[in-house]
Amino acid sequence: MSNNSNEQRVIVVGTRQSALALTQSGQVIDELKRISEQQGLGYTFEIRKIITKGDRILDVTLSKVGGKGLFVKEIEQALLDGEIDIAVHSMKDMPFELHEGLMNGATPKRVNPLDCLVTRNGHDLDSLPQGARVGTSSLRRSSQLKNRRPDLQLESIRGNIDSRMRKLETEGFDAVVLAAAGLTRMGWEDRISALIPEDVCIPAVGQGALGIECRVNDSQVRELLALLNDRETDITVRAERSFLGTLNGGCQVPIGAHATIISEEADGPLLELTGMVGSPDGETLLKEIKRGKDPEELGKKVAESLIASGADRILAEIGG
Ligand SMILES: NCc1[nH]cc(CCC(=O)O)c1CC(=O)O
Repeated sequence: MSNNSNEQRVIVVGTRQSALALTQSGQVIDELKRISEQQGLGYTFEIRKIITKGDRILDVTLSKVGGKGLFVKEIEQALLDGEIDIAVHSMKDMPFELHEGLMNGATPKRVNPLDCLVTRNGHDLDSLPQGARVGTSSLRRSSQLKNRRPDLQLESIRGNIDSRMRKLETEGFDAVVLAAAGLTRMGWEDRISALIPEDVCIPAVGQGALGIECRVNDSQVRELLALLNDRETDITVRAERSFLGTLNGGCQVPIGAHATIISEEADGPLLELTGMVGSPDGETLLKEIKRGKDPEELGKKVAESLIASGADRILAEIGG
């Protein structure tokens, strides 16, 4: 698992085998190599692909086979077994509670958190034709898009980003909704027809950010990862995740949140958090914006305020 001498240590990075997961892991390895050289640590890195149960049953609705936990369980087991030392996750797919003995070792700098439209004819949300067919399987996205454009036909679409973009052509969608971050990381920004502004669609908790899981007792890796942590991303994502945790929201509920640092004060940064809970039909969108210093407390306060306005009833109806 770890060698006595830094010079010899090979750090093994486990990844799922989707194009996005491989790209993200490769980009994190490049950064870690740069840091390791800069600091004279002499680590080398190796990538190991792990095929999870979630990847093997892509044809079944995720909620029917046990949700996103499926993707994570086997990766966490490989970490616990010492088969891999690091696992790179999209923050929005990272479970709320990690396995005992594991931790998030770093939250690197977030890229664009917004959702975007990939369309066949270069439309934005307002210029899409009446009744256009839009592919997304996220209740958060469909709820907010229906609220803005009740005429749109929102249809379920699954698969990796590459296959969703292919379905734009092969299944006759007018548009598909994707996270801008995934396309940016893949180098496919030119496929983005339009970003969906935050006043229309609040992103998923942690969207655009990564989390890097490691073992609590692996101090070498923890020290290395700490150098990749971005304080602003870390603190804003913590507020968003506290919001989600207070609402007890899984991945299949229309919940969104986005926090930013609005000013640096003598006693630390001041955060602003927007939280959203919507009904699946898009008729009700509850939103709340609050400011605060403590990220966990702020997330909890925004969630409690939405619960007081009826978010708990919406979530109970969905049956989360
Ligand atoms: N749900 C799948 C998923 N998980 C992470 C990303 C990429 C965006 C990110 O890192 O936040 C995507 C694709 C998407 O939502 O379009």
